[in-house]
Amino acid sequence: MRDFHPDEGEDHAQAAQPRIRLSDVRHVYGDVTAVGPLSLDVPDGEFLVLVGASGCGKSTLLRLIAGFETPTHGEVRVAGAPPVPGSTAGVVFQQPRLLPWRTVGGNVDLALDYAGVPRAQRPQSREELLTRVGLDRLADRRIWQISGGQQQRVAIARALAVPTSLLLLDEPFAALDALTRERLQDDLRAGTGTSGDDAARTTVFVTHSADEAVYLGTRIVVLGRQPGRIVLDLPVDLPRSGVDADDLRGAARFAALRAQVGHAVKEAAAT
Ligand SMILES: Nc1ncnc2c1ncn2[C@@H]1O[C@H](COP(=O)(O)OP(=O)(O)OP(=O)(O)O)[C@@H](O)[C@H]1O
Repeated sequence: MRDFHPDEGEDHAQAAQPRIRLSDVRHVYGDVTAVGPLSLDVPDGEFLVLVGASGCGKSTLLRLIAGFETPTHGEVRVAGAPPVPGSTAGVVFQQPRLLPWRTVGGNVDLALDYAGVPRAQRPQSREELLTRVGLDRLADRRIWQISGGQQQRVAIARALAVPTSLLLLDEPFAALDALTRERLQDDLRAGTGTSGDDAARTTVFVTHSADEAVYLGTRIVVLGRQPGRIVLDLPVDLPRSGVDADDLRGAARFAALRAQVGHAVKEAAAT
């Protein structure tokens, strides 16, 4: 079995203006400081994975980047501007937030409508999105007639409908069985951080799993215990294309990175 070494990794050059800039951000709920103070730049095209123990502020950070929350202190900028909820980023939550009485296609249509895609263009956009997540044959099914994994794919299609190159995913695969999770991870990895239309897509992905973080990320940030602060900022020097998934997961370098992330999470949780 071949292994992978740091010098085989892609060169993720820093763009002049980062897609996301967090400057001295702190967020407080009542008397709970959930995040920060924390500063972080995320360049275009990066697949950033946020890892950390429960309650360390990962979801809050994602909500700040999406514009669903305004920081108590400091500044959040996406492409140089304050984030606008609903249009700055496509967002996928832990539980898919779909309309169960609508069809799969109808749920995607709603996102396209919200994203301002003209009515005449929607059928084609809907088909393209559903084909991307492998659900084109289920467009007419109601949400309650499809599996949890398929529902999560609809949520991803909806997020991809937002005409932005920023995708925020909050533990999207946590509730899925291992097989479905691996399939969706493969889809996501293949569609980001590589080449073609998605080359510039920036992704922020929240997970508890060190394994998932190493498999998906081009960079991993481990957050310490509340209030969330960065305890490890790790570039992932694994190849993004042309490699068999099993070979990648079985590589010594993969295991070393996974151990490093797992150790940082445990240590942060214990202090
Ligand atoms: N709306 C809220 N009101 C008050 N406190 C909140 C609110 N949302 C989150 N918190 C608190 O802020 C802290 C960070 O929460 P957050 O959900 O961001 O953490 P997390 O790392 O995403 O957790 P998990 O991994 O369990 O999903 C926690 O102490 C949480 O209880």
